[in-house]
Amino acid sequence: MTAPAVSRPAAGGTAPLLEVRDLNAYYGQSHVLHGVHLKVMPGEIVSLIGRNGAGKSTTLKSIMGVLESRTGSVRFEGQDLLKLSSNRVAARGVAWVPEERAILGNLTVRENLELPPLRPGGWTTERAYEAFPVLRERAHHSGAKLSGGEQQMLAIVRVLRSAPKLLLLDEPSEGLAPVIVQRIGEMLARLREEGLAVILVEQNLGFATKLADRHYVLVDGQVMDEVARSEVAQRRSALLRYLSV
Ligand SMILES: Nc1ncnc2c1ncn2[C@@H]1O[C@H](COP(=O)(O)OP(=O)(O)OP(=O)(O)O)[C@@H](O)[C@H]1O
Repeated sequence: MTAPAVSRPAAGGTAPLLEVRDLNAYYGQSHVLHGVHLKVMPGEIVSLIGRNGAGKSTTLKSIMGVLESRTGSVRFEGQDLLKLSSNRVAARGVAWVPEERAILGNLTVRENLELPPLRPGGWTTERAYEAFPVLRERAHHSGAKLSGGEQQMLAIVRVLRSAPKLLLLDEPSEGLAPVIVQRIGEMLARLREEGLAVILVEQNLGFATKLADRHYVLVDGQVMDEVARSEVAQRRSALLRYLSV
């Protein structure tokens, strides 16, 4: 089946915000994604789960355009992202928080927060401080001196300045204390209520299943399974098997 030129709502439904079809991605000669398909509806949190090396981060990089060697189709609000540079993808409303939490270690928390241009509807510094008061307390500390949890909070709220419609989060819970993971989860749930859609790459099944509306299981660069929130309880052992090494 060929992809339509512009995504249309299914009868009686809403059009996907993001629709990925037959996505293949390459690092040089190495073929890493093999026909990935997924979709994200507006205001939906979707998780990508799978073992190390399954291709989760590569899927986010391919959507964002930081990995350019790709074929297939990535449509965002009906527009093909594969032709756009990562800056243009960002300007259309996609924000990416990489696993390494791209904050600037030599700048203070406030400087980190104020560097990205504030777009209409984006998070002001004050709103960031209200969501995570610890960032106000650390306003004049350099990014490098923050704990892992504080860095993750900062990395997320600073991309919200651009008022994205879709947030790509790469393992936000990795290495963080449970209480911080919970705060981040609560913030993401609130953002969903405001209409933000999220693709959450996770190995922490507990965090992913608490938060996400649907789960895609990646195995060797392919989507092997899709599990809705309502199916998680009965399919938990299958999900755990997919993640076990
Ligand atoms: N820069 C790179 N150059 C070459 N191969 C890469 C590069 N980055 C990742 N890979 C390979 O691509 C495959 C998918 O990696 P990817 O990082 O997307 O996996 P992942 O599911 O996100 O797992 P992890 O949690 O370990 O990051 C792996 O085989 C990995 O070794």
